[in-house]
Amino acid sequence: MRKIAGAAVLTAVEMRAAEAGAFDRGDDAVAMMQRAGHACAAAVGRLSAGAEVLVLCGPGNNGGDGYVIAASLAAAGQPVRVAALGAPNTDTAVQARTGWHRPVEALGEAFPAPVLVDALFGIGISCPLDDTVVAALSRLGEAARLTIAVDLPSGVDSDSGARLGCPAPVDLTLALGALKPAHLLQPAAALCGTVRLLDIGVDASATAQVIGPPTLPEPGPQSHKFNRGMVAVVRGRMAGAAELCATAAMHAGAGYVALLGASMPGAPHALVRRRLDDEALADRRIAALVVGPGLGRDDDMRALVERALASEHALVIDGDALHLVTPEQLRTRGGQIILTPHAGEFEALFGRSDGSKLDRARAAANASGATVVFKGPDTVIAAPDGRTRLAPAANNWLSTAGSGDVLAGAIASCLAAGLDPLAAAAAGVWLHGEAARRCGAAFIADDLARALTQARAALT
Ligand SMILES: NC(=O)C1=CN([C@@H]2O[C@H](COP(=O)(O)OP(=O)(O)OC[C@H]3O[C@@H](n4cnc5c(N)ncnc54)[C@H](OP(=O)(O)O)[C@@H]3O)[C@@H](O)[C@H]2O)[C@@H](O)CC1
Ligand SMILES: [K+]
Repeated sequence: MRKIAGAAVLTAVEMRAAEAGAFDRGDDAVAMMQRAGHACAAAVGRLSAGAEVLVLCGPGNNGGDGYVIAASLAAAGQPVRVAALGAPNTDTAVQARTGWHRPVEALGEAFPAPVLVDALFGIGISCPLDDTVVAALSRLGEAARLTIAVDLPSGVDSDSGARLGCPAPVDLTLALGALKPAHLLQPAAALCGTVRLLDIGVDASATAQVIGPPTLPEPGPQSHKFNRGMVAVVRGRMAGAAELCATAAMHAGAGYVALLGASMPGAPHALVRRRLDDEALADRRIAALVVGPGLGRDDDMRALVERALASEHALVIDGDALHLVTPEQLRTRGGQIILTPHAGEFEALFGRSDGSKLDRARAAANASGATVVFKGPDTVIAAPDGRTRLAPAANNWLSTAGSGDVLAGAIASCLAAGLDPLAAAAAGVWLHGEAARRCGAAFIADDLARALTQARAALT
């Protein structure tokens, strides 16, 4: 059982292809299900500390895992019962059922136990849960003191994270072989509780990965303020947003940060205020230029965004500037561009769609040629070449004014340090999440920007 940082994230189709690859190399489905079930049983056995376990088994292979778990726990002397929703209907699950030699209760009549294992549905759920299943799951879940889902909480769509019916939240989800998008995308992610990954012998490489602690360049004897990475932030109509962004860039490790368009000195004193003119914009030392935080959306600001696009700098485009550009314009411009839209900004730039957040981020990166950080409680980062990173659950107190400005600054700092756009975006998201974790609760964006120093220090 391991933590999920850096783990591959596979869609249902990719997961089945990975399983098929293992079978082509001589593995077989029964052996794989035994490994999955025994790995789950070991975790359930440790966490239940001898308390009675009720395993709920569905008709497919998720249910097959459940029968293996129950048989394994029984063989270890643990009190365990099984309740099922119908008979198994795959060869592998039928085989697994033969290993369980005790009675099987009907799901609707099952008596609760202190530990509930949900092996009703995994990646194969194809339609919303029936109301009677929802009622049984919530009745048994509420009576248990520990609830554990096998692969996924039953009733979530593996690829999109959408609810299928009214699934119940669990305390722990044991992801089998690889993470699935639903472990990271809302609303499903919030139902998963803690997510841990179990190895089942599948080679789960993928273009999508969970963000983990980044590797960032450390200053050395040759370092000076400019080669550490210079960030410039364009100040717009609301000065505070650009100041927060610039402050965040400094605390995330940039060697030199300039606020373009500000003349009044003030704290932080390390922040350089410069006029916003052609000379300042053309400064070849700028390694990342941020435009958008607190910008405004009038014609003057549109012209300013066009001047930023006309520069040769690597760009982070955030906030209002996302309303003043088009995907075609970005694609034509080329160069390194990172976009950091929240849901509203994303829709303004790329339009509405019923697709999953993962698919929408990938399509947006493809359309714009930029790296897209589709931020929110389930941030997805997509590069134009298809590589994708998903953020693990972060501190919900991040839903505060200025949080996005801080994120743009953190990402710009990592971009200026020389990381490629995907790595810079992922590193910025990680630093932002780690700073929020360290802040605890009820923090404001100013605290968050300062806490980036401790988040950055945690990596050294
Ligand atoms: N290959 C392997 O050996 C390995 C597989 N592994 C495990 O297998 C899981 C995937 O198994 P799976 O593909 O059988 O799908 P699963 O999630 O059990 O559900 C499908 C069944 O549910 C039914 N059904 C669907 N929706 C329904 C609804 N709303 N209400 C009622 N019924 C509904 C559906 O019926 P159908 O749609 O076909 O009519 C079908 O019978 C995966 O998550 C992992 O746990 C791992 O152990 C690794 C090794
Ligand atoms: K399940």
